[in-house]
Amino acid sequence: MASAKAMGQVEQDHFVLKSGHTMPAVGLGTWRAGSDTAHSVQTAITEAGYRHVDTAAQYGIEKDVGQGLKAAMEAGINRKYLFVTSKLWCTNLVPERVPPTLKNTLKDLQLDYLDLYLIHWPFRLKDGAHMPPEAGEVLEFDMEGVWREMENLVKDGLVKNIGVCNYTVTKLNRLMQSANIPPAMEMHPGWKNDKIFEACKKLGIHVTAYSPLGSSEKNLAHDPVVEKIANKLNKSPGQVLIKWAIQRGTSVIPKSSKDERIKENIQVFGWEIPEEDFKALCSIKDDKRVLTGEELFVNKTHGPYKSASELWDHDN
Ligand SMILES: NC(=O)C1=CN([C@@H]2O[C@H](COP(=O)(O)OP(=O)(O)OC[C@H]3O[C@@H](n4cnc5c(N)ncnc54)[C@H](OP(=O)(O)O)[C@@H]3O)[C@@H](O)[C@H]2O)C=CC1
Ligand SMILES: O=C[C@H](O)[C@@H](O)[C@@H](O)[C@H](O)C(=O)O
Repeated sequence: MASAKAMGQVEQDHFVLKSGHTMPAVGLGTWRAGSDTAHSVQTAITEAGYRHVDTAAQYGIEKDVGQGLKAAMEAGINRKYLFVTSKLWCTNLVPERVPPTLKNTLKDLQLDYLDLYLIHWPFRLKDGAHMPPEAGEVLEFDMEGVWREMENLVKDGLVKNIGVCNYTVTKLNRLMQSANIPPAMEMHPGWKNDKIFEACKKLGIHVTAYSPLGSSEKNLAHDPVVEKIANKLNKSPGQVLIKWAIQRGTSVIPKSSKDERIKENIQVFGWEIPEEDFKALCSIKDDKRVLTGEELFVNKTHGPYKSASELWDHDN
């Protein structure tokens, strides 16, 4: 009998979700992963030991992610050791669209279930809307109706866990009236989201930190505080940022299209960031990542906003 490690398990932290399922601490992000996506997914799993992959229908690469997953499983990695997340895009935040949209995602990913399915942003958009949307492209969002359909996906065995991204405390409290949820939330030293993080901790909700390196627009790996701590610990700045997220109690989904970075980014176990350095990272100035530039972001009920992140903040 091959060892657990040989059969696909790797030594890394796991977080326990409210459902009792476990989520590997580090996942491979795939937003803007481009033409290398299938290779990156396969390499991450078969050569670097990743068992968690984060993607979304809106990234336009679920078929590529599916090819990478298929190749990894053909190489002997058992599906039960993989944790795959995808997301329901804003144009499909309509109850009757949830089942067919998820089925399309499963077809493109070549999977018969997802480990986690997330509402990508808490606002519904017209078909073909821009991001950030223009005036009149934001529609009413039947949050409870969509959530009921998401819960039916769990009952039908198509999804093991459901959650939300980019929710504010106000929206989270509204949704908590009718469900238990594990949200993914932007979390990096450059935008710590302390308010929503504390709210999730109180509610026992697991948080996944996305854009842990500050995303490509504001890559924190070059921040002087991060670089100083990395030099002191003899680790890369990327590893320090990823470790910070894990030590804070979140899972984390760094993206890279470079094999050596994919391998580097999961080498974050077996060491700790000392408390004084952890605190120094927590003190890095919050500087929100503005989504797709400062175009006017108009929401017909509250707008205008300068960006999606400002709408996100509106009713925090
Ligand atoms: N739920 C949501 O709304 C959101 C979810 N996400 C998810 O989170 C994932 C990660 O966030 P993302 O915004 O992609 O950005 P990250 O914070 O993961 O940063 C990715 C950028 O950092 C570079 N990079 C990767 N590794 C290193 C390293 N070790 N040192 C220095 N630079 C590095 C990458 O370049 P290169 O590729 O050249 O290595 C890329 O430019 C996404 O891919 C997506 O899956 C992201 C945003 C929103
Ligand atoms: O998941 C990543 C992000 O949420 C991304 O999907 C949105 O931010 C949108 O595509 C955008 O470009 O602003």
